[in-house]
Amino acid sequence: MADESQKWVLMVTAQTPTNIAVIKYWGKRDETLILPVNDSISVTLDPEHLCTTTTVAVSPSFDKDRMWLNGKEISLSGGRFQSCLREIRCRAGDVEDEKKGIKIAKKDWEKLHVHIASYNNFPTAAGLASSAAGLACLVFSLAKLMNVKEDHGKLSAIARQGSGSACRSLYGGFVKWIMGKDEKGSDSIAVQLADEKHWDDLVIVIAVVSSRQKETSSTTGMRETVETSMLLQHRAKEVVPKRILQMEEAIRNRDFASFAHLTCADSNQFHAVCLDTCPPIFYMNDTSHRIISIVEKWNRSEGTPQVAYTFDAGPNAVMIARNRKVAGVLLQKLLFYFPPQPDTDLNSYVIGDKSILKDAGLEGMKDVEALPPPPEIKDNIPAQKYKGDVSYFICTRPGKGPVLLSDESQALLNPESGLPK
Ligand SMILES: Nc1ncnc2c1ncn2[C@@H]1O[C@H](COP(=O)(O)OP(=O)(O)OP(=O)(O)O)[C@@H](O)[C@H]1O
Ligand SMILES: C[C@@](O)(CCOP(=O)(O)OP(=O)(O)O)CC(=O)O
Repeated sequence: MADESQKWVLMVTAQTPTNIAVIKYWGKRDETLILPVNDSISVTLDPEHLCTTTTVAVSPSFDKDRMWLNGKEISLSGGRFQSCLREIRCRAGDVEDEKKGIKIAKKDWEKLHVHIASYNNFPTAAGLASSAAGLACLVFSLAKLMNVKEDHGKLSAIARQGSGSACRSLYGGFVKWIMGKDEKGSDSIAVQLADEKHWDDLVIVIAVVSSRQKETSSTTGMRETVETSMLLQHRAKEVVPKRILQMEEAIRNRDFASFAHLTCADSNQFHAVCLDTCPPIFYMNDTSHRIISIVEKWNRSEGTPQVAYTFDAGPNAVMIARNRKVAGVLLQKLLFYFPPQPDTDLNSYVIGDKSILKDAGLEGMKDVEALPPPPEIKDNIPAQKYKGDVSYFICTRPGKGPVLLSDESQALLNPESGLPK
């Protein structure tokens, strides 16, 4: 290792996506190792719209491990951060940066400290899977910095110990987290079912219903469910194994009808299991329920599903449309029922891939105000509007897995001091 007096800093920056489960993970059989009671399947969301960027740095001048999340220093003393750091450190390899004249031997990593800075380009702890993108990015970037030679499957098993759903963010496209059988969790890993190009017609619209921090965290919620819900046992043993096979087939065949049926049914069963918990857990609110009704009514009127919906541990709706045209119609319906507060401009109310708005003829608030009521409302009662009940919408699509950012200007830490920029 370089002499202590040398003040070099070596850094790596990576970007990692979030993911949305279409067959949900809910319930652990081992709390520390984070081993689930069932397999789960997710779609990785395009990092262009939702992602975590993390810079990790090492220097002999750092006297302890430190982390900054969205610009604020946070403690790394939690068991989950410690598990990830320990598992990555013990697999570290020799590192050489010829240009900077830095040489780190495998054995030196035990004594060296790291600085970590991470930024989520979307709300943290608001039910948009920040922990999934965040912990996957932490593990991925540390593995690159420390020249860990493990494949993505092994890295997923480490990210899993940071947050269960994080293991699925190590891949793009469609991902399965295999629950595994091993008591130590070596076979509880994520695998890619298909990459993001396999089914690139799909468009994802997220209704951010509330970006306030939620009352019951996923970790606490699922612990209480495991302790008290009989329905969870039935779900894990009888329902999910069959659904996993059906979902894999639906993805393989790009069979949207089956994909949508399974996605909606599994989201609804997850929330039923939450209600079956003692005391019951409510993650969805009235707005979430309204969105379900809008999509269900529309799907029924078309005779075949156009849009799938799914809700994680919060009220935000994630809707998956079969193609761009359908996504445009979906946005028209959503904007009809949930127009923004006065003085909100459409550009900040619908973010992400705005080209869908344009294709649907929605260029400004005038177009939103002129939207007719959806035709599936058959009764004579005028359709009610719920102005302001949705904070904003995000339009996105299935996306790629983690990538390294080689451009130093994208780093979150200063290359000389190793402190946040
Ligand atoms: N970029 C990040 N890097 C490291 N850790 C992160 C990052 N973002 C979030 N986290 C961790 O995840 C926690 C938030 O997780 P939590 O499960 O409460 O919310 P969420 O992941 O946004 O929602 P959900 O899991 O229900 O979709 C944060 O308090 C922090 O510990
Ligand atoms: C509802 C979910 O989003 C639950 C995610 O739970 P977390 O992965 O956040 O929980 P921990 O493993 O305790 O960190 C469903 C899913 O993503 O599969």
